[in-house]
Amino acid sequence: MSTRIAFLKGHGTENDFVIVPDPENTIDLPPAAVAALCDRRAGIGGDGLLHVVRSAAHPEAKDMAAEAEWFMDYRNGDGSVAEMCGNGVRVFARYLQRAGHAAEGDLAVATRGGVKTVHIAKTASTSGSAAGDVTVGMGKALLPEGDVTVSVGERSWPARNVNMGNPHAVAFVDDLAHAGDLHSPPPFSPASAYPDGVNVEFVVDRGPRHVALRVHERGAGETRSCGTGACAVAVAAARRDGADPAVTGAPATYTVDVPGGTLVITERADGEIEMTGPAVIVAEGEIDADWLENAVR
Ligand SMILES: N[C@@H](CCC[C@H](N)C(=O)O)C(=O)O
Repeated sequence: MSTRIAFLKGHGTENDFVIVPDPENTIDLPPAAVAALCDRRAGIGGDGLLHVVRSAAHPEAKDMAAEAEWFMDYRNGDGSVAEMCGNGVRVFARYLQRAGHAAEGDLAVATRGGVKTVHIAKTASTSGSAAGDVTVGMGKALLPEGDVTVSVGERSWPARNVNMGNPHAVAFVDDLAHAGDLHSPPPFSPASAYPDGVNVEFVVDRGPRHVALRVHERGAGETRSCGTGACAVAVAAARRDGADPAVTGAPATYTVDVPGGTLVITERADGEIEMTGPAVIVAEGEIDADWLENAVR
């Protein structure tokens, strides 16, 4: 009888994740194992993987243990490591609530992008799977200087470089269909703008302070949502619209439609950004450890 590894599956606006609880950090998850688990045909399937580890048990998070008990060791679906995942951290909080490690209200979560404060809204459900809202304080955006151009086929657009802990290029377009097939990374220039690759958001207007996006996620392809991407888009839109909170002194709230739902983003005058949206656990089960070992060979 082979060993079993517990997992759950969850999503936030259809950005979906394999969740592997591993409080003491004993499960080896090399990139090939993550890619096998996130494979939609031969594995469980997901845009990324949330490895749930106690901060004190992870070398990258030890220093945050006093502030946040749990560390989101986030991996992209191709097995690469990313600094931050906005939807991931909301789903991570939902998992902690379901597992009894957290209650409704505020919770600190350690990430590679620093400690984030998450707020789990009160819902009627006690199972932890209800699609209630989870809000995360995403910190401040950085806006590196310099022109960036993103291309798809014959078309190209100027893009805003926004860093939400991870890198984004935000391009305002006339039609989301112009983004074409976003499975492969859209070419950008100059190459020096994103030495470690980039997440690319294509954005159209839907109304006042209301936009819609499609995204190519680094390490995952086109996804149905990207939380850091939605924040980057709200920040870029506020600068474009003359609504930069640092200039106006008033918060800017944008509704961001993604293919998998809607996120609401508020940037305050001090630059702090909050994102709210649903976070859902849909299933739990067991991974066959022999299968995983073979998949990695
Ligand atoms: N889906 C995420 C972003 C995940 C990381 C990204 N693909 C990267 O490599 O930076 C989100 O919700 O923010």
